[in-house]
Amino acid sequence: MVIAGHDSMSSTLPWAVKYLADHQDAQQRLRKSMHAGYAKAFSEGYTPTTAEITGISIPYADAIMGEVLRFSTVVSFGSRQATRDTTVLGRRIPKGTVVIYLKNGPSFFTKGYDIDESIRSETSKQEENRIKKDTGGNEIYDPNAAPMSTFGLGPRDCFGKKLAYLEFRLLLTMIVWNFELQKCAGELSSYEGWYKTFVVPWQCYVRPNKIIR
Ligand code: HEM
Repeated sequence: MVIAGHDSMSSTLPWAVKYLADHQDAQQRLRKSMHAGYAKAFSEGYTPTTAEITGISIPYADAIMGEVLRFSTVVSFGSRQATRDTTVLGRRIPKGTVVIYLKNGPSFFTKGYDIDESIRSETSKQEENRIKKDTGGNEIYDPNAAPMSTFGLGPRDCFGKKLAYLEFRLLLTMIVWNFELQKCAGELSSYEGWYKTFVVPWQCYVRPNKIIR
């Protein structure tokens, strides 16, 4: 439980910091949407409280968290053992077979492989787009609208998913609210992963600029 809860988020945050430093437009848009969402904290010049951060959802922050979790792939594969004879995409899977699947590449990062749609099961049919409109016409981010398996799937998926999102939301807000993350030099910005229990970036240098209010 400690490893699952600690290593996972401490491996995700370095990726978040890297992506934000390398995508200044996204970082600025995220900070702006936080300023608008936590308007009282912004106008009075303090860091939003835990109650304020957890009290509302900021769609762009949800999207950033979802996309960091999808792209960083801190858990790079999943596995399941067939409890009965079955068929997946037309392939026979005998009872007892261990099936391992990757959480990156086609379907997750790029368009899925072309397959005969008639052999696809109903539950595996998904849309391409995670951005949707709510009833008021506002854009919202639905991480599960398209393939996403960062927290696993089904009844044995991650027990701590909600806690992970809570930690991520708090830490991301505090970092982006208080620091501008500047791009690092190319030779310090590798996206090579270090495969430990979870995948962490081989290089994670930061150039933070404290935001003075
Ligand atoms: C970024 C954060 C996290 C990621 C990416 C992550 C990912 C995962 C994945 C991929 C699984 C396997 C699920 C499956 O096979 O379908 C899992 C299981 C699990 N996770 Fe997490 N996790 C995270 C945070 C946490 C936290 C914060 C806790 C607890 C405090 C936690 C506790 C667990 C437990 C207990 C299981 C086993 C569930 C079971 O076997 O029924 N995880 N997690």
